Amino acid sequence: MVTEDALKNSRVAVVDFSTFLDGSNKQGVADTIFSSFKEAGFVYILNHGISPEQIAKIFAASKEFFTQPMDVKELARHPPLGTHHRGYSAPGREKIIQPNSMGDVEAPRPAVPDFREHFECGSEESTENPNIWLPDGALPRFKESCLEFFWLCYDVELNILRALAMGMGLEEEYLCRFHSVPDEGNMLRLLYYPSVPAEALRNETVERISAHSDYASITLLLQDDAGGLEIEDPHTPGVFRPVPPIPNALVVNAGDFMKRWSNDTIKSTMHRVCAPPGLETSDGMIPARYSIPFFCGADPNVVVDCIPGTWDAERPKKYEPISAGEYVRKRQAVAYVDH
Ligand SMILES: O=C(O)CCC(=O)C(=O)O
Ligand SMILES: [Fe+2]
Repeated sequence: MVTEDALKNSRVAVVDFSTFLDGSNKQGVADTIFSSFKEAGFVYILNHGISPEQIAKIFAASKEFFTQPMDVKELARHPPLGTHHRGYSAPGREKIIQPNSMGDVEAPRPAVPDFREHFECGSEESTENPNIWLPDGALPRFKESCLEFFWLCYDVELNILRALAMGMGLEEEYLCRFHSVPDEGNMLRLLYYPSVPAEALRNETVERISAHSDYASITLLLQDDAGGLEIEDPHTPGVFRPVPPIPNALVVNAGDFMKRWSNDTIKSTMHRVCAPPGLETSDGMIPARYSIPFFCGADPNVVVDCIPGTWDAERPKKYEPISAGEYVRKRQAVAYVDH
């Protein structure tokens, strides 16, 4: 349920993207996206170009996949190392690890497992991260649905990057030029959080996804109507506010690479999924949740320096040039727990 208060509290703007796409209010949309990224690191995008039918289709494919028996899903098992990030992961295999501002991991791995299953895939042309599918014959339409949705998301990504560039006072294609290799930079993730006892979430014996920031440029997220996504209040560290589901909307957030690239002008906000209040059923369970993030990374081998307009004599560059590949590989390598 979306309440006005929840939206106001999260300070996440809601943008009707159709007026960017039809050209009637391009600069207005661009300015709102950029200011929401500066303020909250998140923005809701309505009418982004992916139809409700296409959204229903990918959620149906995701449900069909996750309801398969474990031994079937394990036929597309994720490799032991996080650096080849494709295929199916059973509950507890991945634990999000939050590094410090320099990208280094200091804290020991937290003991609480994330109770979720996920499946990652990308372009069939990727050489660094080849896809891992179920064997031919098992769920024959699954691969096709994932790939079709991957490319729909890439189109939306480019349009949002155009708007963001305009909001930042850059030439419209500026950011797109650094996101021209979706074969390597992008990843589609299907996420399933099984129904879980509310008590287990409350006393933290399990988590759904612990607080983290994403690490690439931007993430486009579809969530079902279960709720539970929360983001950290930019003005009150440690306080998390709901980002409630809006039917068919994309929740778009900036990642750590974008924060760094924009010399900290754009926020990469901590977020998590926990037990949404009021959702506990009479048997003490929190219902299942499905969500679908699409992670958008910059071209891995291009070294980037702080974006023009985000630094000057008063706001010197805080970061050395870096390539997205180098940055993301470092983050992925530490996120995986092999069992
Ligand atoms: O399930 C969600 O809504 C959040 C997923 C997420 O934050 C992630 O996969 O990075
Ligand atoms: Fe995330």
